[in-house]
Amino acid sequence: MQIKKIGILSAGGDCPGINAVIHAVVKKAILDHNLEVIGFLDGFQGMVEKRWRKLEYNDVSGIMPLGGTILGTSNKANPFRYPVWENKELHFEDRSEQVIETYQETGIDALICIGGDGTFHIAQRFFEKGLNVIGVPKTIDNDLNGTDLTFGFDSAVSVATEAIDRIHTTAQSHHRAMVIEVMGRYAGWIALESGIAGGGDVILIPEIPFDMEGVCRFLQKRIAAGKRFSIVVVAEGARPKGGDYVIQKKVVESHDQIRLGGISYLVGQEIEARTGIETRVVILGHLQRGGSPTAFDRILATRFGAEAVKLAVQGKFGYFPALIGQEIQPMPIKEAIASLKTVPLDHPLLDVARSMGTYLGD
Ligand SMILES: Nc1ncnc2c1ncn2[C@@H]1O[C@H](COP(=O)(O)OP(=O)(O)O)[C@@H](O)[C@H]1O
Ligand SMILES: O=P(O)(O)OC[C@H]1O[C@](O)(COP(=O)(O)O)[C@@H](O)[C@@H]1O
Ligand SMILES: [Mg+2]
Repeated sequence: MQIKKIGILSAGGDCPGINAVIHAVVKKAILDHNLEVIGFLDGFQGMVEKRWRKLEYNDVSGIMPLGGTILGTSNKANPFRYPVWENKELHFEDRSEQVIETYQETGIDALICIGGDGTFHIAQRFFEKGLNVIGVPKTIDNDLNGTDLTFGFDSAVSVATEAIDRIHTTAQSHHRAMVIEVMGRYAGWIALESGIAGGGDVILIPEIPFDMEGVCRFLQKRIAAGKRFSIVVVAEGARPKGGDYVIQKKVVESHDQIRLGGISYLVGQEIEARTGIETRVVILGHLQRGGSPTAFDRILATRFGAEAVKLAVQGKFGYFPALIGQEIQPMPIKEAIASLKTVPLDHPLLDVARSMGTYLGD
C-alpha cells in the first residue's frame, strides 16, 4: 500500500523534544515521500472533537528548540473512557468510534502518536481496531519499556542537575541540608541520574523504600566528618519503608488519578526534628518538563521522528522506533506497555552512586 497522507498527535504529559519530533516527521514526510501531513490538536481530544490543522513545511520552521508541543496535548482524553462533565457530574463515555470516524474522514493512511505508556495503551487499542498506528516514545520519566531511552529525559536530568548545582552553593554557605524533589512517579531515573550528576549525598527513589532513621544517621555522620551541608535528592514517588506515596491532588478524569508531590517536606521535617540540622526544601515540579530540549534530546527526537515516517511508509503499523544501544530499531507498541521500566535493583548506576559515598536510603 502506498501511503499519501499521515496524521500526527502528541498526548500525555508534554516534554522537551516533542516539537523536534513534529519537525522531523513533517520534513521527512514532505521531502522524502511527498506526503500530506495533518496535526490533531490536544492529543486524542482533537480526534474526538475533530480539530486538526494541516502541517506544511514552513509550519515547522524554527520549532526544533521550542519546549512543549505546537499541537497541544491532553493527559485526560482517553477516547475509550472519555471524561464528560454534565451538571458538575463526571461520567465516562466510549468515544473511540469518533476517533475512527475522524481518521476516515480526514483520509489519513497512518497516525503517528507521540506519547508515553498511557498514550501507547490507547494507540495499541486503535491498532487492534484496524487503524494504522505508529508510536513515538516520549516521557521525562524514562519509564517506557522496550527502549533504552525516551526523549525528554535528558532535558529533565539537565534541568534537575543545574538546579542541584545552584542549591549546592546556598547549602554550603548556610551549612544546611537541602532536600530537592524531582519528578518520577514510579521510576527513579531522574532522581538517580541528576543525583549522581549533581553530587547528591542522599538519593531516594521509588524502587528503594527508604529508612528515615538511616538518612538522619547518614547526615549526622557527614557533620561528624566535617561536612557542614548535605544535598538530598528525592523522587516524588519515593516512600519511607512501610509508608505510602505523598499525594498532592487527585485528577478524577485521569486513568492514574494521583498526582504526587510533597515527600520532600516530610523528609525535610523529619531531618530537622530528628537531627536539629537546619533544612530547606525545593520542589522542581513542572520546571523539569518545560523549556528547550538538550542537543541530545533534539537528535534523539529527530531520529525517532524520521524513523516513524519510515515505519509508516513501510507499513510497519503497531510499532514504534526504539533506541537499543546506539541503534534505532522497530519495536512492537505492545512491548512498551507490557510493564513499566523502573530502576532494576542491580542497575550499575546504583553501585556507582554507592561508590561515590551516596546513601540510597536502604
Ligand atoms: N493503562 C492505561 N490504559 C489505558 N489508558 C491509559 C492508561 N494509562 C493512561 N491512560 C490514558 O492515556 C492518556 C495519557 O496518559 P498519561 O500517563 O497521562 O500520558 P503518557 O502517554 O505520557 O503516559 C490519558 O488519557 C490516560 O487516561
Ligand atoms: O502534568 P501533571 O498532570 O501534573 O502530571 C505530572 C506527572 O507527569 C510526569 O511529569 C510525566 O509523566 P508522563 O510521562 O506519564 O506524562 C510525571 O513525572 C509526573 O508525576
Ligand atoms: Mg504515563
